[in-house]
Order: sequence, then structure tokens, then C-alpha cells
Amino acid sequence: MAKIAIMGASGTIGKNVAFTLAKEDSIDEIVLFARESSYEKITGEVLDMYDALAAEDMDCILTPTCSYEDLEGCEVVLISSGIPRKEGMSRLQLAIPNAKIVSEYSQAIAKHAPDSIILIVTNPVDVMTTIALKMSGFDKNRVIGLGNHLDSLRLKIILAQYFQINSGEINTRVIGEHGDHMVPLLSYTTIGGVLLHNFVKSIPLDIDEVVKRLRSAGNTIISKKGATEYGPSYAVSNLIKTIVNDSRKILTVSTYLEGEVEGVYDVSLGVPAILCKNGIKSIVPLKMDEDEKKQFLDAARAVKKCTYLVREELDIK
Ligand SMILES: NC(=O)c1ccc[n+]([C@@H]2O[C@H](COP(=O)([O-])OP(=O)(O)OC[C@H]3O[C@@H](n4cnc5c(N)ncnc54)[C@H](O)[C@@H]3O)[C@@H](O)[C@H]2O)c1
Repeated sequence: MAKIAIMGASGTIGKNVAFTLAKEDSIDEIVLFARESSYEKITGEVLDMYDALAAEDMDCILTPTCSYEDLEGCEVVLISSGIPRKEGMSRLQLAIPNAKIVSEYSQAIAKHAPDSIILIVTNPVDVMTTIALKMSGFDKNRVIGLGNHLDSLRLKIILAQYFQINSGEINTRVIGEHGDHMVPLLSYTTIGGVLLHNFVKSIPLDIDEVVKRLRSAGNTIISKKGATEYGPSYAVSNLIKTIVNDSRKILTVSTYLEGEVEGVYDVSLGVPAILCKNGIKSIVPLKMDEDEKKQFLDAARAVKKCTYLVREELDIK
């Protein structure tokens, strides 16, 4: 049975992840951490969740708190605190205030839950993953960012709807940046075990249109309902369940790279990795085609530039 914590639990992602995971048999306590200004709200969320859990005869302990001491004994700590991107705001303008929050929380986690795994959702997530790594001092296998797993789920559903087949038949992956420089790995995509490139010989597909829909998927949701909610929350819950259950699934997560992908160093980006109880067990080796490789290197350059500027601003070595 696992104890986990969510920092930013009063927000959309945080509370949805808490409610989803409270129904998991393998998790017996969830710490919902909030700032003092959000404490009332978080206690209200907890009372409401308990009513729903009672309807399902579930007994997960939900602990609302503003105290870092309650992180003690957590196996996984999720950071989903942060300001959202406002119109006209550059990536860097978003990154600096969010990096200050991630930096403070990562140090608190290192002190109070030194054996935990840190999972980052706060955007720009690939930059935040490096900040959390540097500020926690954790082994890089225990600092993981979520972004491309969600993008991969989005590509899966776009293809399933296009071909009108069960989404379980689609095996696909998006790597690189969770943002403009995402890299859909079409050369690895299979449908019912058949490579996409072979499959589309019999059923034509406008690949450019699919990639365009994928890249704008998050913004399309935000423009219609103000925020993304169920997709990211379920994607995060997938990662946490895989870790606490030691399931060893291969999921695409942001991790600090030191040459595991040829020519890419000192930057966190999304790559397929085997996840286990200790975090990342290993990164799955990739053989990208020329175009995918070029896109991945572009992603590395863009994310690295932003990460360096943030580190300089916050004086993070
Ligand atoms: N990586 C992904 O796939 C993905 C997907 C969706 C959202 N996100 C990101 O996750 C983060 C949270 O999204 P959300 O929709 O839950 O946002 P939200 O605005 O609903 O919640 C934000 C949370 O952060 C807290 N917060 C805000 N400012 C803070 C500060 N200065 N110090 C401490 N806590 C603070 C709020 O109290 C709240 O709990 C955002 O950065 C968003 O961009 C990432």
C-alpha cells in the first residue's frame, strides 16, 4: 500500500489526480498539499471526495495540509502547482515564476521525503524537470516529467477515430518537447501490429493533417473549456499507478538526458522509458529516421536554451 502526495492539490489537475487515485486499491493515503490561501478549498474538496468514496465503499485516507512534514513516507510526490500561461506570455515568462515554485517544492521534498520519486506536471514541463532534478539533488531516475505520454494518448485517439477502430489497436508514441517541438514517432506507430506506413497503403491518411491536429490538441481544448483536465489527470494517474504497482510499462516521460539519445546532453526531454517502483528503470533505445532525429535535435536546442535562461535567472548550477 502506498502513500503519495500532490502539491498543487487545489488546482484542476491536482484534485482530479487525487480523486482518480483515491479509488486505487494500491494507494491508501493521499496527501493534498496546498498553500494556506487554498487550505479551506482543499478541505472542502476532501469532504466532497469522501462522500463519493463512501458510495463505492472505498477507504483511502485523504490528508489536506499546508505542512511539508506530511510529505514524510511518500513514495511519489506530484508537483502540479503553477501559474497558467496567459495570452501573449512567452514560454520564458511562464517558466521563471513556475521554476521558483518547483525549485522551492523540490527542496522541501528532498528534505521531507528523501526516498520519493518526484513527478512534474507544471509547465513548461521539460524545463521544470531539470529544475526539480537540480534542486532536489535526486538521482535522475527519480525525477520524471509528464508531457509526451499525454501527447501520445492524443495521437492514439486521433488515429483511432480516423480509422474508426478501437484505440487499443493503436500503438504510438510522441517524444521530444511537450510543446511546439514535439516529435510524433510515426516510424514506430503500429495499427493492429501493422506499421502505419504499410497500413496507409490500403487506407489513405492525411498525415500532415493528423500531426496538425495533434500539435493543436491542447490549445483546442483550452480555447473551448478554459483548461485541459481529464486527459492530463488520467495520464498522470497512469504514471503514478505504474510506479506504485511496479508495473514496468513503457511510457513516454521527460527525463534528463546525458547522451542516451546520440548528441543530446544536459536537457530533459520526452523519451520512452520503463517505469518501476524506483522510477525510471531504463530508457528504451530509439532508432529514429532522419526527419525524426532532426526534429528531436531541434527540440533539444529549444528546451535547452529556455532551461539555461531559467537556471541563469534563478542562479541554479
Ligand atoms: N504537463 C502536462 O501535460 C500538463 C497538462 C496540463 C496542465 N499542465 C500544467 O500543470 C499546471 C497546473 O495546471 P492546472 O490546470 O491544475 O492549474 P490550476 O490553475 O487549476 O492550479 C494551479 C495550482 O497551483 C497553485 N499555485 C498557483 N500559484 C502558486 C504559487 N505561486 N505557489 C504555489 N502554488 C501556486 C494553485 O493554488 C493551484 O493549486 C500548470 O502549470 C499547467 O500548465 C501540464
